[in-house]
Amino acid sequence: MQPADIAAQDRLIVALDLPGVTEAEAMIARLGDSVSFYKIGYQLAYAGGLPLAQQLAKSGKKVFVDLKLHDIGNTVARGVESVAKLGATFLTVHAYPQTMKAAVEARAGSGLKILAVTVLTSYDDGDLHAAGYRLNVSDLVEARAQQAQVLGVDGLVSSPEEAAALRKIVGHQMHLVTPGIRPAGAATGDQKRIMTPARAIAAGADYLVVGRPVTEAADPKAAADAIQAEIEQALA
Ligand SMILES: O=C(O)c1cc(=O)[nH]c(=O)n1[C@@H]1O[C@H](COP(=O)(O)O)[C@@H](O)[C@H]1O
Repeated sequence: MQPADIAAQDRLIVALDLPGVTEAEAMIARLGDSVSFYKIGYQLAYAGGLPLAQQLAKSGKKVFVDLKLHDIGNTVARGVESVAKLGATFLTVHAYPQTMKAAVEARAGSGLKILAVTVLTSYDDGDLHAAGYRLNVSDLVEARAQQAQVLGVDGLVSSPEEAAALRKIVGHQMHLVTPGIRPAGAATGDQKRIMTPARAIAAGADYLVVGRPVTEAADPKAAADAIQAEIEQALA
């Protein structure tokens, strides 16, 4: 799918990083028609969130299952097959060649798309060096993007800071999904590589993943609407 084909409203993915299904359902009800794409990650998935993912997909919402898989190939493949049955649109794996290869093979024939997480948005060069890497963030993101493209991965997760460079490498063949989104004035929290929604879209991001700036806002629907308006303006 080319970026131009993505409905503007689907470009905002709200991360349901909430303690349980009750809280998630309340948030989904509050957000109503403002949000069409939800992400279910560690916190909610381990608290009964996977049946909710299936239910949301059946109800017509799009779902991103963010499990950031990374294990031996066989285990990754079997996990991907299970997630494919939920009706989700996206599933994350870490961008290691064995892991990406197993995930891509296992999703064949399903509607599930595999996203490779390049370098987490909470990492800077110092964090990478502390973890034993010699490359800096931008070089490792680009190297992993090239490997992901060769392996047939459907999309990349990176900071919007890398989006323009990644677009040059992968063209429009891969989805660029960017967390690390902070509307002007929003608290940074533990994110280190951040951009506003408008700048992320201008840099070439297809999808923006936003958690706390929406879910912890006094009025989550107003916060989501403001981000949607910023996205639409940036696309115009
Ligand atoms: O895979 C992700 O979605 C992800 C990758 C990454 O590099 N950084 C990152 O923040 N995320 C997720 O994106 C969401 C960002 O949440 P906020 O920082 O609250 O907006 C969280 O659910 C993270 O798990």
